[in-house]
Amino acid sequence: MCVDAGSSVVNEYVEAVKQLACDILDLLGEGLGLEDPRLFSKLITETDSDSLLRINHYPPSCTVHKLDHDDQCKLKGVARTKAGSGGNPAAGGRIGFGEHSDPQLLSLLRANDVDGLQVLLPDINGKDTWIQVPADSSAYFVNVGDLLQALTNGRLVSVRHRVIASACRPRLSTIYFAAPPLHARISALPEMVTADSPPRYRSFTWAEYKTAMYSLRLSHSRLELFHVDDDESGNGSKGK
Ligand SMILES: O=C(O)CCC(=O)C(=O)O
Ligand SMILES: [Fe+2]
Repeated sequence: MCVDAGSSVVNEYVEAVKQLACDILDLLGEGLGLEDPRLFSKLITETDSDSLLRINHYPPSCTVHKLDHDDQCKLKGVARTKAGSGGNPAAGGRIGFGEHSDPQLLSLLRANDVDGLQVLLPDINGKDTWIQVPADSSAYFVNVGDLLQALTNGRLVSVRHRVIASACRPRLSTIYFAAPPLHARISALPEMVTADSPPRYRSFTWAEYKTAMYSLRLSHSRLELFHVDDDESGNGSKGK
């Protein structure tokens, strides 16, 4: 569901979370040693910024599978165990939101105290593994988006994540996706490009990225469409 800023409560929340996103982006800009540390936050404070607020509701598995209470709790036990050790949805969990990376600059997620969010990270052997993000209703989960990965030439990475809705209780989450205006041009910042680290992605506008994104499945690594091949000078267009 997308909220079109109808109520003043939503408006107030959006203003506050936008300010938080700006503060985080400014700290990142500073940490990366950008000439203009406020460059990222300026992108989302423009009047025509394409930021949005999304509210996700994941009904409990019992509602979907019509299980009685005992079955729900058995299912919860299985799902929790499996999620903690790699997460196999087929073993009792149910995909609530499929694997993807967030396309915008930065996402700020707040959820109730029901588990479900998982991130894909390499284990000590380098094998990609789904890791459960413990639910904490008093904390924000901050996610780098594809655009920040492109602007930083891969220094910051947009992590793949998904939601397994397997609990007895519903999960509710609110995510603020901080995005630039549609016409904003995204290309690696000069500070992020060196002889050892040439531009990884060709330049694109946020509008172009969104068009490419909607033509692909959610799980597609969309930034790869704009990846510059090793033998390209920087103007190539892989997969287009
Ligand atoms: O609902 C969640 O916990 C995460 C949802 C998500 O990843 C998204 O809306 O992009
Ligand atoms: Fe997401």
